[in-house]
Amino acid sequence: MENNKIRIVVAGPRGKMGSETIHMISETPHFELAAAVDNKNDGMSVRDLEGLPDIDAPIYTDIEACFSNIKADVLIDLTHPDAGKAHFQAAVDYGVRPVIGTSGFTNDDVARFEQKLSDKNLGGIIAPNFAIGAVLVMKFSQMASKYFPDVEIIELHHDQKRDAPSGTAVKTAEMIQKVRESKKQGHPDEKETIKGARGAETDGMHIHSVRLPGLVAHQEVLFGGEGEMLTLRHDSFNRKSFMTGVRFAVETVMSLDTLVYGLENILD
Ligand SMILES: NC(=O)C1=CN([C@@H]2O[C@H](COP(=O)(O)OP(=O)(O)OC[C@H]3O[C@@H](n4cnc5c(N)ncnc54)[C@H](OP(=O)(O)O)[C@@H]3O)[C@@H](O)[C@H]2O)C=CC1
Ligand SMILES: O=C(O)C1=N[C@H](C(=O)O)C[C@H](O)C1
Repeated sequence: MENNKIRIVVAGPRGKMGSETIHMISETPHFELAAAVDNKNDGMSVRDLEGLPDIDAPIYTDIEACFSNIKADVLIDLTHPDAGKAHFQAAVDYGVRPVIGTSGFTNDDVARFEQKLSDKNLGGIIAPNFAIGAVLVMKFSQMASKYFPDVEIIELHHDQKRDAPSGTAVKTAEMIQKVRESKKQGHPDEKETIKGARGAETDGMHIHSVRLPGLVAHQEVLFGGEGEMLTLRHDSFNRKSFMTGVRFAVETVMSLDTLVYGLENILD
């Protein structure tokens, strides 16, 4: 940390989340954009990219070259899972704390990330969702599932999303699974006449993924009981909704020495 500013590298600067994050960094006095990692535009400056603030930070296509030349405290990755994995590894190699918002990792990936950080005593955060309301819905869902073990998750996103189900839906199901007895839901003899009609299934819970233009990021968790239904819903109407959580993750990762998977583990 130079001048008490947290020096940040953003991977995915042209993306919907990456560009919003760079705006957030430019508006946060104790943050500084050290560089960006893009899959094109090597040698250009962030200020040359359309729609980004006037910050003279270099762009690298090779993350190793970035970390060899630039002093950084934190990497924020908002790309795709394959790139995210490579970026995570490079960050750990160079002692840079990763804050990963990218979704689409498997449980094995997360376990490997955890091991790598622990080997280096380095802090890192993987946040399936940075929106505080979405994190609360996950926590409330975990609470509700003790009383309503029959759950279906519906996640709705913009049609440019590549992974399904969403990282948030997967994490929601995992949190519910921790407190609820395994349960195969629906009729034991139910049969799909069109494949996929009942959505994805994890531990007996069903997850349905909707993709439509106009949407941003939304999730409903439906709990059914005798004669009643409880619905928990969260809507992100824009990408600013994630920025409080991104800022909080960057601040918090500076004092961690292990992996935190999910902001619910560090929010008061
Ligand atoms: N945790 C959270 O709260 C949130 C997480 N997300 C997740 O964040 C990720 C990004 O989402 P979003 O911004 O909507 O997606 P976008 O597709 O808008 O942005 C991804 C960007 O990453 C770039 N990219 C791809 N490969 C590389 C690479 N190797 N190095 C550098 N940049 C690369 C893409 O470039 P190109 O277009 O040329 O391929 C693109 O500009 C997704 O995994 C999404 O699920 C999204 C919202 C919130
Ligand atoms: O791709 C997105 O947009 C989002 N991805 C994350 C996910 O997969 O859960 C977080 C949020 O839902 C937006």
